[in-house]
Amino acid sequence: TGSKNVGDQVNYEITGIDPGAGLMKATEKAMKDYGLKNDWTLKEGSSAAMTAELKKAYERKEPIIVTGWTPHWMFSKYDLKYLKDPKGSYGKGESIHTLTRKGFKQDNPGANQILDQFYWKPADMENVMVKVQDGAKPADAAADWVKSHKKQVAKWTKGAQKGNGKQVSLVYVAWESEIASTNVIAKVLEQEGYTVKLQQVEAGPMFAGVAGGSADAMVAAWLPTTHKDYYDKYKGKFEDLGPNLEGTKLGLTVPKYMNIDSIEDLKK
Ligand SMILES: C[SH](C)CC(=O)O
Repeated sequence: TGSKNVGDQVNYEITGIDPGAGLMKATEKAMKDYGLKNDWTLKEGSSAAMTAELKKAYERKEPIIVTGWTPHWMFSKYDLKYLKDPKGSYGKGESIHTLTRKGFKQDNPGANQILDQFYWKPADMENVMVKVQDGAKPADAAADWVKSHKKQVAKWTKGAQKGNGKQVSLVYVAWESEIASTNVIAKVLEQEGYTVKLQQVEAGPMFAGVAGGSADAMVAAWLPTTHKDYYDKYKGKFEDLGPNLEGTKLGLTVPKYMNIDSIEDLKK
């Protein structure tokens, strides 16, 4: 309904995800930068709740503004756009890094090498995410992807010693992107003979687990900006093996049927 302004159309609400996500911090910053704090609220919840609300609104062609990120299946399933961010509140494109606890390389060189060699593209991750969104169990979607990408997986396992049942514990947050990546690398480690324990936690405990050594690794560190606070807080207490995926993006995301194009358009 073009008559009402977009704020009235969505009750001045941005549908967010879990409060510990860096995306939520970046959105708080954007709301300050664009002078939205007095009128708008950022609704906390979870990634799954946000995508459920997006689905409901989209099917009804109703207005909705969500905190979005790439890679995500939502961009292949729905016709969405990022609102322009002329003030650069969301920073530039980033990478997702693999972090391990101190000493992991010495304790488990084979698994460390596989985690170090793990690298794939946004399209690969989205491929797994879409399968999960279409109803596949994450472990099954991961197994399918691994089975149909033998050459790529061989690069990850090249030169790494077999696991012989050795345990590897991975922590991750229930973001669709990290559910995909963590299950894929777990499947590859299992294929190489490692026993993998997956633990789903909130963002803070994920970093604390690796930094404290109660978890071996994560493939979910969005850097340099999104997880900067966590990274700085635990600096020196983990090993950063570098990116496992490059070319991510964060921002306010809306269905293309909405006639707004920039975060500036949210101002009253
Ligand atoms: C939601 S993105 C996958 C990560 C983050 O914002 O912390």
